[in-house]
This record gives sequence, C-alpha cells and structure tokens, in this order.
Amino acid sequence: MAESVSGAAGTPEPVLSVQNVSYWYGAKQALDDVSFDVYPGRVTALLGPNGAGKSTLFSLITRLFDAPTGRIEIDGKAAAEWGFKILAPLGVVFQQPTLDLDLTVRQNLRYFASLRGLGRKEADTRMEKALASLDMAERIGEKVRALNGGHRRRVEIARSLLHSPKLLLLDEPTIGLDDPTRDAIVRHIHKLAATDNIGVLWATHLFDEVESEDALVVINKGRVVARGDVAGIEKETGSTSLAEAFRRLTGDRVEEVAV
Ligand SMILES: Nc1ncnc2c1ncn2[C@@H]1O[C@H](COP(=O)(O)OP(=O)(O)OP(=O)(O)O)[C@@H](O)[C@H]1O
Repeated sequence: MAESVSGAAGTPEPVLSVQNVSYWYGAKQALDDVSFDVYPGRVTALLGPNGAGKSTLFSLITRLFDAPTGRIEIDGKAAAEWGFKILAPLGVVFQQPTLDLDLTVRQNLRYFASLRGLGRKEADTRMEKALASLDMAERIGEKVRALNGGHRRRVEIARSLLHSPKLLLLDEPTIGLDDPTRDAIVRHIHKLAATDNIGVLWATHLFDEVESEDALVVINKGRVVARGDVAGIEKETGSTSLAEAFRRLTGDRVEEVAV
C-alpha cells in the first residue's frame, strides 16, 4: 500500500500523521496498525461502517485516550512535544453535540473562545467572521435551543474554527441532518479547507459525503483497507462507483488495496 495519500513532489508536510497505531479496549482490539496522513488544504475522508474504529481514532488524536502503540504527530510534533498545548492546533466537532442549549450562540462561542485564551475583542471579531461564512451571523443572539439541528451544527463548526486551527477533526458531523443541510455543510467544509489551508479529517459512513478530489482512507474492523484518491480506489477494486468500492472493501471478503 502507498505510504501516504499523496506523495507527489512538492507535497506539503502532513498536518496529521498517524503511524502504525493499534488500540485495545481490554481484550477487544479496536484498531490494528492504522497509518495515514492528512495534508493542509484538503479534506481526507475517513470512511468506514459503524464500529470500524473511527471514533476511537478521534479519541486518540485528541488525546482523550493514549495510544499504547504507534505514533501520532500533529503538525510535525508528537503529543509529548506539544505538552499542554496539544489542543492548540486542533478544531474538533464531535459526533454528539456539545453546545449549551440555554445560552445564546454568542455566549456559547465567547465561552469557548475564553477557554482557548482569546481576548473578548478578538473573539467577537472571529466569531462574527466564522458565523457569517456559515450564513449564521443573524442568529448570534438566539438561544441554541431555538435553532434546528443543522443550525446547531453550523454553530459547532464556527466554534471549532475560532482559534484558527491547522487541523479540523469532524466525527460524523452530519448525523441526523436532512439532505440539503448535509450537502451545505459538506460543501462549506470543502471550501474552507481550500481557502484557509486547513487539513480536514472527516469521519463518515456515508460515501456520498466524499468528493472526487478528496483523499480517502477506508477503514473496516479496525484496519485500513484502502488509502489513496477516490478514482484510484475505484479502479483498484474494479468498481464503477465509490459505493461499489465501499461495499467490496467492507464486505466479508476484505482485501488490501494499494493506490
Ligand atoms: N468503551 C468500549 N469498550 C469496548 N469496546 C468498545 C468501546 N468503544 C468502542 N468499542 C468497540 O471498538 C470498535 C470501534 O468502535 P468505534 O466507536 O471507534 O467505531 P466507529 O467507527 O466510530 O463506529 P460508530 O460510528 O458506530 O461510532 C467497535 O467494535 C466497538 O464496539
């Protein structure tokens, strides 16, 4: 299998590098020798069915869990080198919403900004910009409880961007959203990756959220079963669509694919 999702001359350094990571919950192995890189300015889709190990991987990258084997580097440095600043380069949107429903959008974002050490003036400027880019500027004074699911997700995405992260981690961010809202979020994140040069790791089990220009890591039962670009993976699996490739790769007879 190729060693990285890209490899062309002039490729920038990865903003996230996951190298030979395995993880066990007691006797149950959740990840088995997982390796891949995420590059700035591009979305890397981490595609896998339920139970594949995507959330476990996110917990390791964000240091909720310690990886007993392998190495994870963010912006060229392992956790020990980052020390207490480990979360500085990371923006995270978890699967479960974490906004305070009884606070306004502004209060939620200000609270998070102060946790990240941003001053009030700078926080307000950044929050207005992030909300405007998500078409949410006029909702800033509303309580989160009054927003629908799609708008709450947009607020969470805006919050994850306040401190200008280099790496954005999204764990199934469109769960429970209708198709138009889902499409809008997918489009926005792709645009954001390119314009702000952010490396995005997007975990999903929905292959239609993957765009043709994305880097792709397919994970199944804790193992990376394909890694590369979408067209290459379709070709290597003898498939005419990503849906077909995904079915082949995550069916009972899983084979490794080098692209
Ligand atoms: N706390 C835990 N204790 C034991 N096994 C666990 C625990 N959490 C997850 N697992 C198992 O580890 C494997 C990977 O789970 P994980 O939640 O990382 O997958 P996932 O791809 O994120 O799936 P989902 O989208 O359903 O959350 C699964 O087999 C799951 O049952």
